[in-house]
Amino acid sequence: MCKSHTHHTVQLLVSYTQESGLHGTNGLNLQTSYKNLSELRHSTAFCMAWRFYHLTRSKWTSSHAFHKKNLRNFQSMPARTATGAVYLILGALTIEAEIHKRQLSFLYNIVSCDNSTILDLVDRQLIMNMDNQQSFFCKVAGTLAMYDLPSIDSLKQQPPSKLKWKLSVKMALQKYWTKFFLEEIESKTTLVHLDRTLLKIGSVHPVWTSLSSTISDVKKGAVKNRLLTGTYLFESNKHKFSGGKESSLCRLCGTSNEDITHFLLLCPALHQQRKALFSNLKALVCLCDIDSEEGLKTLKRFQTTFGNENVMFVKCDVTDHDSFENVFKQAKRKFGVLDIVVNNAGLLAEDNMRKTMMVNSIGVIEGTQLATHYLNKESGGQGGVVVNISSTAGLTPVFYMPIYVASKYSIVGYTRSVSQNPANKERGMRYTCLCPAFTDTTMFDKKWSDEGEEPPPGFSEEEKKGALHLIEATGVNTVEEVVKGFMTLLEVDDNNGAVMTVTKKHGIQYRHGKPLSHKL
Ligand SMILES: NC(=O)c1ccc[n+]([C@@H]2O[C@H](COP(=O)([O-])OP(=O)(O)OC[C@H]3O[C@@H](n4cnc5c(N)ncnc54)[C@H](O)[C@@H]3O)[C@@H](O)[C@H]2O)c1
Ligand SMILES: CCCCC[C@H](O)/C=C/C=C\C/C=C\C/C=C\CCCC(=O)O
Repeated sequence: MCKSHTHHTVQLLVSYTQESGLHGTNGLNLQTSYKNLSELRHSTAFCMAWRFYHLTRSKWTSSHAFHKKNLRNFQSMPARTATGAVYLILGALTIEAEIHKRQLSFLYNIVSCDNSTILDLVDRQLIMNMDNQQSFFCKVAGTLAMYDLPSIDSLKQQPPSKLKWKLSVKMALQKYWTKFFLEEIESKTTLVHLDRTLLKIGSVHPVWTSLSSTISDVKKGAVKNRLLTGTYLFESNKHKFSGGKESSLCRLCGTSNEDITHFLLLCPALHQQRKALFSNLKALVCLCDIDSEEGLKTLKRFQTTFGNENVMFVKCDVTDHDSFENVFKQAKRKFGVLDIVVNNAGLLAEDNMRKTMMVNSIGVIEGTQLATHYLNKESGGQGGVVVNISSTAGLTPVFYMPIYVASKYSIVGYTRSVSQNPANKERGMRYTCLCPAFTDTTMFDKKWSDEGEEPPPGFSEEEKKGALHLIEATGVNTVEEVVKGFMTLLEVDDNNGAVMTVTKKHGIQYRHGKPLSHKL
């Protein structure tokens, strides 16, 4: 076959496959589409011819680009998808590897034949032509070395069976290219959610094999694939990139902006799918409180729902270092590893300035320091997140509860400062602060729901009226609304330093601009 013929076949191949688009929409499943590409008579002829030629860099580049484009088209991946993901998700070989495979098969056929004239010619080539970069034998010697395969000489002396040779070549190529692309994708931040253990050249990723070839399944696969490869465009991003022309509303539920948190955790339209997926996940929880009666009641409730072994309670006073550290020790002993700490203990006692500051401020600082010690990668932990519970009263003055306000302001400043420690990245730590407005909990109803009751300690009748007025004006969060904010803080892993408010009128909002960002 001459070079011009080869170029012609390449053109044919391009027109054959270029419009193939998303598999399934053209009646073919993914495997058939891919098989058609790699086994097309033209493709084979193309590789067969090119295994002899010395390819210039520009020919290599264009053949790579051409092959990658087809693989991308089959998987409906956008052009910005990382090369490693295009190959590994389909388990496909590069065009270079396809050519090497044919080179090595051709080499085997000549060195294992019993025609003495051919074998003599091989010997002559090995003596005369090994320095000639353009010679087939020089090139194939390089290919053997590249894949850690036996040299031409040892192959000649002890040729394995054809089957064994084919298998060795296949394994060597798969190993080499899997390692090559895994190294490449390691540096891509868009691919952090891609499970490396499922990526292997020669095997198709479950995102494709778990689907049927119906058009709707294939389209679902395309969305999953884009989520996996960080190339899915959420409506909120479309909104941003279009300068506000496109809506940011989720098309599935139509009620909230669509971003990754909404899609994975919150969208009501995906609740059923999420339930099925999350039912196997379990959280191990250690509750602690100074009030052991209430603590044990909560423990019982949690054990009934989540299983006896998954929950524990330790009585503790957060103002006492040893008592507080004991919680960390006990939880570590029972669960092995700690990854989330919520500093939630708090009280409203305007008549007791020292107690308020000890619990609301010092207790939270102590809890953050203990968390840093017990979770930190540098001291034997696996890293994690600290959520400190402040209040909207930690962001705005309230004249009738200045001590509570002082204690809650201190938490915001403290958390933001700790979050800026440059060592956090190495330690795998992030620190966040949740600031709910009035919320329907025992703290709230004990003191404020019954207008006939005495004002809470430290409040005059006048001040209580003022507070009730503010409560009426701003509204009262449900616990579920605050939990939604709390879960967002936990799940969004680049929100180190975030200060989030949850209010009845405005829902979840970040304060103080974009948090200092780093991923765990
Ligand atoms: N309810 C609201 O309107 C509201 C609004 C914003 C912020 N917050 C904050 O949310 C957090 C939780 O409050 P809540 O509303 O659930 O009230 P809550 O009274 O139900 O919970 C506070 C818990 O802290 C415990 N506690 C108090 N002192 C302690 C100590 N020394 N050691 C250990 N535990 C101690 C209490 O026993 C209680 O169980 C508090 O920090 C509070 O300031 C509450
Ligand atoms: C009432 C008993 C418990 C109160 C604890 C809580 O932490 C206290 C909060 C006190 C005041 C909140 C201060 C101001 C409210 C400001 C904004 C909230 C609503 C904003 C909005 O509606 O936009």
